[in-house]
Amino acid sequence: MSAVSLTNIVKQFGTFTAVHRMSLDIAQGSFVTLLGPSGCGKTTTLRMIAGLLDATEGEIAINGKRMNDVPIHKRNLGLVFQNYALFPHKTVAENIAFGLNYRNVSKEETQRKVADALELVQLPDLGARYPKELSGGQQQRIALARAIVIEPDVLLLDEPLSALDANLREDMRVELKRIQQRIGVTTVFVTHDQTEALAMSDQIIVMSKGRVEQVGSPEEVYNSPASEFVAQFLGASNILSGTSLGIQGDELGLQIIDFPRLVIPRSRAPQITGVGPAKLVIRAEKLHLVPKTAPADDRLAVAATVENVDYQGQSARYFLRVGNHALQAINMIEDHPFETGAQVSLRFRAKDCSALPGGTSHDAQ
Ligand SMILES: Nc1ncnc2c1ncn2[C@@H]1O[C@H](COP(=O)(O)OP(=O)(O)OP(=O)(O)O)[C@@H](O)[C@H]1O
Repeated sequence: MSAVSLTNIVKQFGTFTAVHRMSLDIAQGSFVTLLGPSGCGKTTTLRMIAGLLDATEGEIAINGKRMNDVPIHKRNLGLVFQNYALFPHKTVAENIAFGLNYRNVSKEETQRKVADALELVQLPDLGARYPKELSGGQQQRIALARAIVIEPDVLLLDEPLSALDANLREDMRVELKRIQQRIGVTTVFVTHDQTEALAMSDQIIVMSKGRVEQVGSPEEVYNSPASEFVAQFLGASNILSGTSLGIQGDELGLQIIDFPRLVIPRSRAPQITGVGPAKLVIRAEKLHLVPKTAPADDRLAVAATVENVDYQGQSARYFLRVGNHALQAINMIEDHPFETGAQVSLRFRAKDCSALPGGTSHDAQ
């Protein structure tokens, strides 16, 4: 049975549709991320699961039970939002105990559970402090302790790390994942940060304009994007128009003008069924620049001109031209970066390419 199941969920605000017929099954114990740009409907979806917003249409079930008409406090959920919202006049221990006080838990049991929760978030000695005496990261850990102490069926997290500075955010990412794995709670996490989503999730639900674009593991959405939107949103991708030459066994032939003929794994182009217009997708970090005179190796090669270079510390983003195609490559700078105007050989592997059915050209000309 799914921990959370959404069936044909629609959310309208007046005439505006924020979520369009969304269906989704979230497995027990998994860490699932709703990922997408601002305004795509992530928070609205999470708030419908929480019971903070009513769905206009469709069904929401938790552990197989219909929840549409069940109020938030009867859904047994743990919630953590961006702004920790701890009660300022209660101590840390009282904050964590808050949800237990409504559940007929004895005083001794409450004390024990609060101590366990503080241990779990690695702040065992802070029970007597007040929220204002804690750092942002500590406050967010306490908010997490408060959410999990009630042993929720589902933990709902809305951008819980985004108010933290970059270093702390990375530490908290690891910490949050550790805690989730330790207690095995089904978790739905909302973020617009693709790195966060890729690092933490078992499954990523990529959303755009109130619709699901793709559901898959981090590896699937990153390596085999189901749409141009997903390819672009999850890191810089080159998308080149060309032609599918058809499928043979486990392989798909692709012809892109000015490129050698490509044969890519069929699994990287699940939506292509035969001969016709197609688009090649390859990530900027999978294109490697070598000097024009470098000997051939086991990679594919195409001649390119460097049109511009954007230095980014240890790496550089190269703006390249191959015939009519404008491409981007992100490479580590070893000794000598390539300069604007350089003629280079671009090396890449067919296994790093994926393909989408294609109509119009999206090359940045
Ligand atoms: N109460 C509301 N009334 C009207 N429109 C709303 C309301 N809440 C959200 N919306 C609209 O619904 C759309 C989805 O909003 P939502 O907050 O779910 O986006 P999001 O993906 O979580 O974005 P963000 O990352 O910026 O929080 C947006 O266009 C937003 O303006």
